[in-house]
Amino acid sequence: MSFGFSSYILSEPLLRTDLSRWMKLDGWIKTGLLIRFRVESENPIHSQNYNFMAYDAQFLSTSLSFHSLYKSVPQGFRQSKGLILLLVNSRINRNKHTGIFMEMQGNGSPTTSNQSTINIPHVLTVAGSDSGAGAGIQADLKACAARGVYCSTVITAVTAQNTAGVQGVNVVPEDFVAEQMKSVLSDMHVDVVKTGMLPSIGIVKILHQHLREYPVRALVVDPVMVSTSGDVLAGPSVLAGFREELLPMANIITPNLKEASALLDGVKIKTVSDMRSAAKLLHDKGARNVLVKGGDLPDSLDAVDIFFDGEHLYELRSSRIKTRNTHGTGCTLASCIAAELAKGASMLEAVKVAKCFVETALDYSKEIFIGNGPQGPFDHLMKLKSNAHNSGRQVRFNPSDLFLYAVTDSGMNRRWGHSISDAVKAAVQGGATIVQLREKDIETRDFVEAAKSCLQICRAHGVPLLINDRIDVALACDADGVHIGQSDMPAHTARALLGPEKIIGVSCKTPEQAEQAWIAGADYIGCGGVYPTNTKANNLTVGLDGLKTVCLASKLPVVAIGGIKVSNARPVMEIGVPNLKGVAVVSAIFDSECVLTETRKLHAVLTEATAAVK
Ligand SMILES: Cc1ncc(COP(=O)(O)OP(=O)(O)O)c(N)n1
Ligand SMILES: Cc1ncsc1CCOP(=O)(O)O
Repeated sequence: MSFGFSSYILSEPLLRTDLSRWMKLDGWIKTGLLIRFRVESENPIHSQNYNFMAYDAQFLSTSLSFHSLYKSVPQGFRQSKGLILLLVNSRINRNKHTGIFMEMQGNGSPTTSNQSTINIPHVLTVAGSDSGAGAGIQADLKACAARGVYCSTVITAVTAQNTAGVQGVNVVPEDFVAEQMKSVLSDMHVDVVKTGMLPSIGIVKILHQHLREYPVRALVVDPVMVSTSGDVLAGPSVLAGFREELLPMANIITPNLKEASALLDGVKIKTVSDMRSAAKLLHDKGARNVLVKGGDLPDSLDAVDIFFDGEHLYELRSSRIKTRNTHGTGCTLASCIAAELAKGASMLEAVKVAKCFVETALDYSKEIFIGNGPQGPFDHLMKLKSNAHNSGRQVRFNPSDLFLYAVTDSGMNRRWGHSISDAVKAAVQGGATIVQLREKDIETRDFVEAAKSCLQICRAHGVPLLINDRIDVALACDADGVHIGQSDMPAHTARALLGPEKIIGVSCKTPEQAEQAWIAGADYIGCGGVYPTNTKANNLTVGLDGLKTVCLASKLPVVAIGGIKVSNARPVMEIGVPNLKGVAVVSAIFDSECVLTETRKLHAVLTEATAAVK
């Protein structure tokens, strides 16, 4: 889908404009029109995706006026800056859309071009560099990348820093900070500016001037003064700069308890009730929204933050993650708020998403160990563990793992009174070389839990664990990969979501499907049913010949599936095509009281058959 965004001034003449003046409808656009309408105000809280309208073909064949759309926008916003996105369905293919790029000309009439452009949400961070990359500019870049937002940088200071603390600070000369700011702001469309370490009053003033010259939608101020290791990063003169120059411009300020206290002339903040008062006092000093972070609050089981928007006080609680890896949480939270605002979220939404993101990343990163000091960094992109060489899973897919592929079935496990993890354990002990959780009637939460415990079992045996169909579950439990069918998520999308390291298997019954799976980046294909099966309803049987045809055409290793058991596995292995690497079975091992014994028996047959073929 391609589409175009453009800013323009919302005005009645524009909205009255006949659509056919904007774009060439050319006969082929007949099935409908979707209009997504975004109203923006200086205060992002009032910005919202205002309307999503669908018009059908009759409208388009005559003239379409936007009068009704205009009427539905509240009076106060009719002169606001707006964005419009047009999605026009193709008559030929309902799923295909085209976009129109529009801009207002001086005379008030919009022009269009066929060129599709997408405005990328953009945060500029003005902060210090952390050589250990846990906090500062580096954390901001990672947080924005994780939230899908572009991030440009103005570096105010270079710190020599690691997990033990700050060893040195080199402040960037003020005129060079100004030069960086000008370079970015004069060239790029920045939605939101986020500030971190501002080491001198001069830099605060430079920022202030540039924001007046190049206004942005929102300013997020993280008033960094003392690092988490206790090192001072901004002196008392900067404090005055924060109070006088930045607070009145800030759409949100995110102090921790120490910073809130410093901004309020040393007032004591020791309880949630003190935090509430501090939030109100900081609001009185000019910040439009205040988030007082209670991470350092003594004796609290939860992480409690107080958010005040000038009207309502919100107590935002999340679970306190016990971890050494908290370096950079403040920078990350503020950047994540900035990123969400840049995407168009309201302030409260942005704060909630940011808190949730930090909590999830901290939880994910509990076991990572980088540096030897007391406070380590965490993994914003939540990818490091899956790439770690010591994670227990082999670095890349090994086709010989397909030798005895155990595919679970909840119905069979229920019938025999086996839990998923007990069944998987028995299969792995019996010689299964790869496991797939194929759980069709399980609640997502239970699926994730079961997958996590199966993963421990499989990792302990060096056996990969794949998830059938559910990319989300595979991601949630960091499984080794997925197996998907022809009507599931396309393999190339699964690859984009899972990254290059995960294993992806695709079910294929024809050479064409095998070719497509290879193009899409799959690692192996599952081909069947080789024999008739009761496990999968309405499954076409391709037979040994069909299997051979697909194997010969496939550039990927193949595993055979469907009705395979001890009594008929041998002819499958004997079709004599080198890329047939093994068999995948459900009932042969799981529809039995003793999964371990059945798996052992099948393993022995496969081993014999392979030896005979060689
Ligand atoms: C190894 C292997 N091969 C094929 C399949 C079938 O997958 P799919 O086509 O997605 O059908 P369902 O399993 O979802 O019914 C498989 N699961 N494993
Ligand atoms: C999931 C699947 N896909 C093709 S056949 C099949 C079922 C295999 O089960 P069984 O090994 O019990 O025949």
